[in-house]
Amino acid sequence: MRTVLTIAGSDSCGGAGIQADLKTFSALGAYGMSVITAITAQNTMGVFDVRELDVDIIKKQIDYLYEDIRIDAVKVGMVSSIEIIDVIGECLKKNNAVNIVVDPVMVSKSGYHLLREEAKDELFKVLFPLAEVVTPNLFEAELITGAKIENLEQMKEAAVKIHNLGVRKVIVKGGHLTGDAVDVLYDGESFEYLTGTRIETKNTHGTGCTFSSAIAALLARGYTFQKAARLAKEYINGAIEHSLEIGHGVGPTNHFWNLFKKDGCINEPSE
Ligand SMILES: Nc1ncnc2c1ncn2[C@@H]1O[C@H](COP(=O)(O)OP(=O)(O)O)[C@@H](O)[C@H]1O
Ligand SMILES: Cc1ncc(COP(=O)(O)OP(=O)(O)O)c(N)n1
Repeated sequence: MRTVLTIAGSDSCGGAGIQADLKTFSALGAYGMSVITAITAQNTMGVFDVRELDVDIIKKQIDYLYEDIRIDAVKVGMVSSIEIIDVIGECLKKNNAVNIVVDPVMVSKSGYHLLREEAKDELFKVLFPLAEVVTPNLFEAELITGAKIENLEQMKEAAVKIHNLGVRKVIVKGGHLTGDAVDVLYDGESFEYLTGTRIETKNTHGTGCTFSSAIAALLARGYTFQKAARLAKEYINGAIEHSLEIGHGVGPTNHFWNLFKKDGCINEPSE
């Protein structure tokens, strides 16, 4: 069985963060493990409070997993502070972690800051160079590059700038543009558009977490990067199309709408 680790924050309503990641791993036939960085008090209407975990327990969670288990891919989500970023960086390097997907979670859809302002540069400096891919949404790509993004051309320019920070591959997600939901993938040589029809729904809680953890699960299962990205895009599309009307706000993506069987392999656990 291929294994995937998520290092991220807990979302009490289960739509984003660690909970979304673990559901995605299961639905894609990989064995999921988690290292919790912070606990959020959150529901479909917003994030209301956060407690960061202390770095010592974060370090122990990571190190004891690597001491015992082969880990085929890692997804990194909410990392909150400079100290947490540094300890994650140290542990991933020390343990020779592979297939690292960094989702640079900064602000929730409801506007709550999940990354401290002063920790932004540390995230770029410490975790970006370790990543196989970084997956910013439009707002995050704007914060990273300092440039406004309003169309595909500007998404491509942002992808190049982010690649130039020392990132191997970049996917700038277009979920927050109007029109079709097109993401721009750049690997340092060429661009690829990951295309999806925009689904008219308010229930998009956890889309970014679901997408990045799908890429990690598929990398763990041995897909090439390009194939993993394309299949992850199909997966998130289905998960949004069948998203759930739970709660009074922005409902979550649905991982079990129809066990995803693309290529006849997904959801059949790998050897
Ligand atoms: N309404 C939608 N219809 C189809 N795809 C969407 C929609 N909203 C987001 N996506 C896709 O979901 C993935 C996550 O993107 P996005 O929502 O922008 O991330 P985040 O949750 O980090 O803001 C991307 O592949 C994006 O294109
Ligand atoms: C604990 C936690 N981590 C990440 C997020 C952000 O999730 P994301 O999928 O990027 O988008 P929204 O859920 O904010 O729509 C979160 N909310 N909580």
